[in-house]
Amino acid sequence: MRASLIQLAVSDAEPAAERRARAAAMVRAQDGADLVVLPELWPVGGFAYDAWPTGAEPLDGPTAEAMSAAAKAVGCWLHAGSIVERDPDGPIYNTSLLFAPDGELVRTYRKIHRFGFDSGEAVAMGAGQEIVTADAGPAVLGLATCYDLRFPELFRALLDAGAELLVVPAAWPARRAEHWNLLARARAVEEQAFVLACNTAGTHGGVEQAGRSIVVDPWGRVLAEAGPDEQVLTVEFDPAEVAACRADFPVHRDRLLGIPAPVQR
Ligand SMILES: O=C(O)CCC(=O)C(=O)O
Repeated sequence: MRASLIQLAVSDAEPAAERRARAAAMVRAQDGADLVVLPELWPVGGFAYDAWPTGAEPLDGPTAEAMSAAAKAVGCWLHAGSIVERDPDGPIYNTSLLFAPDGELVRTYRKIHRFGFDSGEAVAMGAGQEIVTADAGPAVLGLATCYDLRFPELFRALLDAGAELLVVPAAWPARRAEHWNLLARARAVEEQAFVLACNTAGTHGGVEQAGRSIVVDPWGRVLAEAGPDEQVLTVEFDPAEVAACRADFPVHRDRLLGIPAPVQR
């Protein structure tokens, strides 16, 4: 399986329509890829809060339209990162879009853990409520977004739902780049799954992005890692290694599903 992670540079200076056209061209250039991944909130900027109200779009808006056509042109699965989703009946959401090779939008995932504590996404957006997986041919994908990476219980739920490739688009700041790398490897080891974590490059909303997109195998080995700037990270791997790793080192068999209550002292 060949995957390309498009570590797009996202700046406030570039209009969303131009970035959309640029991203679509980059996806279309990934001839031969089985899976292409874009980062979180790349049309507007994950920290460009002021751009969210005007940049919000429906699930059949301009980003979905451009990404559907690009997936179909390449004939690949496309995790198109996330958009600010405008739900006519509710709040805005940080919503990831997954397209099948025929261009059909087959899954959406609304980010469950909103980042910002008492500001930004945590107050401006609604929280997703659903665990999302997708059978994408050679592997089952599990969807998570950026800050979700800090919550192992979500990844354990994705494991229980059958996930083998954990796909994590992000807008992760440079300031916490070490956490990004460590957590991506930790989630791969814990779930004995591939982790494909695609970050943004550049600076938007005054926040410098880490880049350093990363692909980790089920043994925790880093298969590929990007630098801080815009680049496409391409990697080939065999999804069957997930089952092989789980059979060879069957840690999940020893899970204590009824964790004992803490002892009162
Ligand atoms: O958890 C972090 O350090 C960064 C999270 C983040 O930037 C996000 O979820 O948008």
